[in-house]
Parts: sequence; C-alpha cells; structure tokens
Amino acid sequence: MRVPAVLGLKQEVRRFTRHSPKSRNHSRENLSLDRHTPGSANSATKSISGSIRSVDDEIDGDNINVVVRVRPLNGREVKSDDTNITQFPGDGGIWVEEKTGDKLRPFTFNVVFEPEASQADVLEHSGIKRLIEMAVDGFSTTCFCYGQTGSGKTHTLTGPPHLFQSKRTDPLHVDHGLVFRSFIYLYEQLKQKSNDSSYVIKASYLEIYNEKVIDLLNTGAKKSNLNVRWDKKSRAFVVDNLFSIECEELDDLVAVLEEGLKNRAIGKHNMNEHSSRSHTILTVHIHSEEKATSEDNKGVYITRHGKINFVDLAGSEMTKKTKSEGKTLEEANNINKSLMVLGYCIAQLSSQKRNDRGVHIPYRDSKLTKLLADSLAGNGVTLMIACVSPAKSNCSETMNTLRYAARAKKIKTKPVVVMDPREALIVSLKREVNILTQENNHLRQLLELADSDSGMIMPSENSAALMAQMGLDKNGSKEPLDGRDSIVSNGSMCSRQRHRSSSLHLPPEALSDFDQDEVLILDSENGSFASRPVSQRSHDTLRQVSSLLFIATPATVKRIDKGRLNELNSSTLVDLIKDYMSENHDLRKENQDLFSVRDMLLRDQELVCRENERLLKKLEDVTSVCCRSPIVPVRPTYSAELLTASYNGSLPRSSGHSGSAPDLAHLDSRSDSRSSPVTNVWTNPLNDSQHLNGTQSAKSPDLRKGVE
Ligand SMILES: Nc1ncnc2c1ncn2[C@@H]1O[C@H](COP(=O)(O)OP(=O)(O)OP(=O)(O)O)[C@@H](O)[C@H]1O
Repeated sequence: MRVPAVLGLKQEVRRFTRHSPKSRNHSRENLSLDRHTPGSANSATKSISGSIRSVDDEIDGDNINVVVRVRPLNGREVKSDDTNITQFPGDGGIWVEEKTGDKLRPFTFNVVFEPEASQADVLEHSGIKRLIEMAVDGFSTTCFCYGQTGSGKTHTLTGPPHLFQSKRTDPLHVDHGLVFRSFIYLYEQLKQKSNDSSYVIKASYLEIYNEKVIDLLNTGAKKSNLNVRWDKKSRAFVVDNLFSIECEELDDLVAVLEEGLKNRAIGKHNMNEHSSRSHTILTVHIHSEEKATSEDNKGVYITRHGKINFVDLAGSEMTKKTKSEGKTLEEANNINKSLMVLGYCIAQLSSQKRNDRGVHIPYRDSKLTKLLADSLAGNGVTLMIACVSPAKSNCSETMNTLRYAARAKKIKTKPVVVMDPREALIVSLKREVNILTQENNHLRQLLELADSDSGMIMPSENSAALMAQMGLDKNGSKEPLDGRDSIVSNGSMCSRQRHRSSSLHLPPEALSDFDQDEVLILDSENGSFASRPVSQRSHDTLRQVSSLLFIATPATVKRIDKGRLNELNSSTLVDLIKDYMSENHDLRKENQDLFSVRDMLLRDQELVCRENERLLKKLEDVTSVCCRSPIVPVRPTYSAELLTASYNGSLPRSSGHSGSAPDLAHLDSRSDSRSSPVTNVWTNPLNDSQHLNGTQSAKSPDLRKGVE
C-alpha cells in the first residue's frame, strides 16, 4: 500500500507506506530507556528454563546490553577430542574452567545462549526486537557481534555462508541469522503502525578492510576508500558518499543484505573456512513521520530518524593458531589493531575514571571506533553479542571475550530520539507559545485585569480627574481593543512595572516599602496603590518572551511607599498612569506578536506540506517508471510469504511465492517446537538434577574471584 504523505523539508527520493502504530510504549523524547516487554518474547521466556535472563525484563537502565552465545564444538574440535570448558548455571551465568581441575570463573550477562540455542531463540531473547521497536520510534540502535575468529559471529548475524549462495534462497530456512529475522520483524512492526505515520526505509552496507572504508553496495567504485569525517550537525562520524538504497519492501532489504554478503572480503585460514576479513556495518535507516496528536503540537508533523546498525566484527586472531601468511597476515594485523583500539575504548568507557574530567576515549585511532563511537557511548541503544567457543583449545580467547563483554556491560549510553531540527524547533516554539499564552493569562489574573472586584480601578474622584487629564475614558482605554487581546474590562486598569526609573518621578523614600517582585494595583476606593506579588515563574516567562521577541526584560520592580502615594502630585501620578498604560500596550503587543509568531509557523508549515505533496506526486510518477535501485538485483518475493504471518508463527501453506515452494517442513518443526514447552532451545544442565548427577557435573565457581 503506498499513499502519499505530508513530509518535512527533505528533498530526498522517498516512497511511502503508511502503517499504524498500535502501541507506542516509549516516550519519544524520553532520554531514558523504557522497559518494553513484547508479549511474545515474554511468554516464550517463561517457557524456557535455565540460563536465560531476558533483556526485556532485566535491562539495566541505559547500560549496553550484553548477551553471550556459545557455539557448539565444531567438527575439527570434536575430531581432536577437544573438551567443553563452559557450564551454564542459569540466570545469565556462564562458568569457564580455565585449567583442568581448577576453580571455575563465573561471569554474568543479560542472557547466555547455550550451544543448542537456535537462531530463532536469539531473535526472541537477545533483546533485538526491542532495539528494532526503538529504532522505529526514532532511536539510534546498534547490534554488534564480538568474539574470536570462528566463534560464530557471522553465523549469528547472517547464518552459514551457503544460505545466500544458492540461486534461490529459502526464505524459511532455520539457519537464517538475526539480520534476516530482524528485517522481517521490522516490516511486521511497520505494517502494524497506524495510518497516521509513514515510513521510509533506507539501507547502507560498508566494510572496513585494512583500515579502508568500502561501500559494499557500490561495486562500481571498486574498493575505493571512502572518507570518514566528523559531522558537526549530527555530532557524529559519517562516511562520505556512501550509497543508501531505499527499501520499500522486505525484498529490497534482503537484496541489500545479499549484495553486501556477496561483496564483502572473505578469507580462509586454519580456524575458519569462511573467515570475515573485514568489519561490516549494515545500517537500516528508518525515517518516520507522524502527525502529532497532543494539544500542544496539533497540526505538526513530527519526523524521526531512527536507525539500526548490524555490526559484524572480524574476529580477533592468534596468527600462530590461524597460520596466517601474506595477505591474510596483513589482514589479521589490521583486524587485531582495530579490535585493540575498540577494546581500549571499551575499557576507558567502562572505567570509573570516565566520570573524571579529561579521560580520553581514543575513538579517532581507528575507523571502526570512529563509526561505533555513537553506539558505544553516545545517544544510542546498543546490544553486544559476545560469541565464544566452548573448546578448551580456545580457553584464553574465550576468557578474553568474556572479560571484554563484562566491561562493555558497564558502559552507559544516553538514548535520545533524533528529530528533524526544523520540526523540533516548531514543536518547541509551539510549546513555548502555549506556555506564554498561559503565562499571560496568569499575569492578567495577577494584575486583576479579568472580572474582579477587588483591586479594580474604578475611577474615583482622584483617578477620574487624572484620567480625564490623560484623555482616557472611564474604562481607562484610549482605543478600542480587539476581542482576543482585550485586557481591560469593567473599568479596571492596572499594570506591572518595568524599566521606568527615568520616567517615574517618585521620591526615593516612596520606593522603599515594596518587595522586588510586586506589582502595583490602584485601589478603587481610595485611589491609593496596593502591592501584589508577581511569581518567579512570571518573571522567567517575561524573560523568555523577551528573548523570543527581542524586548527588553524588566530588571527590577521599584519600591514605592503605598502609604505615601496620595502625597504625590497629580503630574507624577499622571506620569505613573501613563507609564502603566504604555506598559499595558506593550503587554498587548507582546501577546499579538506571540500569536503572529505562531501563525507564521503554521503558515510556513502549511507551505512546506503543500510543497511536499507536490513533490510526492512527482515522485510517484518517477517511481512508477523506475521503482528499483539498479544495484539491487531482482529477486523472488519474500514479502508476501513472510509478512502475511509472523516468521515464527504459522505461515499459510499456499503462498504467493513465485519460485519453488517454501520449505514447510522446517516451518512445521518450528511451530511444533514453539507450541511445546520443551523447546529445542538450550537447556540448563544445572537446573536439571538428573543432568547434574549424571555425566556433566558442575563445579562450584571460585566466587572469591567475584562475578565479572
Ligand atoms: N551456533 C552455531 N551453530 C552451528 N554452527 C555454528 C554456530 N556458530 C558458528 N557455527 C559455525 O562455525 C563456523 C564459524 O562461524 P563464523 O564464520 O560465524 O565465525 P566468525 O566468528 O564469524 O569467524 P570470523 O571472525 O573468522 O569471521 C561456521 O561454519 C558456522 O556455520
């Protein structure tokens, strides 16, 4: 479904699909994380015993969320009789046996996935779903996989290499990784959103190979090194000239993934047949536009720019073990160097000293850390998946990874919603106008300009004479007032004081009795002045108004001896009242100016909206002629198949797939496992007493060392 929508000021090529937000659980401009618990994830969590502690439940404020995935022993390790050194006590714990017979080293994370955990489990319980939801809501989010070479990072993110190598990818394959599954979840989310919102999805894919940034979607520019620079406006590092492909449908996004996987640098070494020789960052940008519904922002369209980065880091390597030589050795050195900088940044960010001033985080020391800077300690939300091998032969690497991960867990970020600056300004100005309008009303009340008997200035003999002298009618008004700004009624007339020391000719002693934050009210009975307090808030507001409209701020309020006002001569009183009248006039003008600012903003916005509508119509014409990026290859349609029902739920047996029939056997087995409480998920040997007493006895960890 494609419907033109009203947009902000972007001149980009856009296509729109309207979706409906059913529940917006995150406060949009809230800086802290909401604890969102998607029902499905939660119910699944409950059915799984053992070493899972869902991030959904346990998220630690705005700390980086860290989960660990332990891969199964691989063929080579099994062949060489390598042993498993990891144990899973439950509750996000993992124990590692550093030396045979030695005490176990305990670590705790948000979630630990045991070797039997499936790819679907990682989607359900890693917290990635919440990240996607937050990205849809305008947050900048990142999921990155970290670990030694061959520990399963690429497997976790994109699945085994053969998955996308065949001509026709099976969209229902159980081995599909987190990225593919997240794409489906993302489009499901968008589909559920209301008609009030429109979304544009764009994707870019880059790799950092030997410290060169290469666009994986722009094969024309053969491996040219893109420039990474600091962007003042977005206050982040950006890559110049990176291709960004608009993805109207799930298929487009999958095509981007395929294209990137095809072009990324893969090598072979002793520990991995398909080793990633570069770090890759796949970014999905989610531009959303929603009509504001709150009273304050009615009529305003709020644009948000959320994104989700999937970062597949190349694995750290012991070159002795991998037996790297020549080109592979050079790659390994570069990989290790950038990972070392990343590790150093993580250590600095997590250290207590960070709160001290002057702690330097060396983001600039590598392209990887530059591009991850915002995810690590900026305004984003981050999920780290630490991948480890359970094999004894990889013990030191596993310990290193877990130590890194434990450090990363301590890093705090400050998530914020990224809004279009212009729209953010409109929203904040509207809010300000609203506050000022209220404040003006409040001030009027304070000044008793509304219908009020007390403190009202009824022309007494004295004042009537004075007013006649000033050419005022008995209402104290010189000119007719418009309805909206009428601030004089029932013959009342008063004002607050402003800078008028020069125009007032009051004797100094007459000013001594008044507090600074008071206004003068002329008493109708005896023609004398009485003081009324002005709140601090009113003063603040006056200051705000002044700064908005460039009007001088009242600095102080004069002190006047009310008892001696009657002693003032009539010309002084005339001056005083004239001054109040001009003050009154100023107030009215201020009010008018505020209204015109608001009207101007609304008019401006209206124009922008119309212009956008026009551009959209044009774009509709253009996109109907050329609706696919030439970079993205045409591929079979996943969308119809996968989005008609949840990937994890039951899909219809008859599908609109143009190619071969989907592998429903996989699907069935998955559905079966879901419906049964006994899932094919990791089990916790320690929760299972039989297991405990049987072959796999868990040793008690050396708790004196403390949980990391
Ligand atoms: N959880 C798992 N279940 C089954 N096989 C796995 C799992 N994790 C990894 N593997 C297999 O182990 C091998 C190495 O995994 P992978 O290539 O993902 O490692 P990596 O950490 O990305 O390595 P590198 O850093 O060298 O790229 C692959 O054949 C992969 O399919």
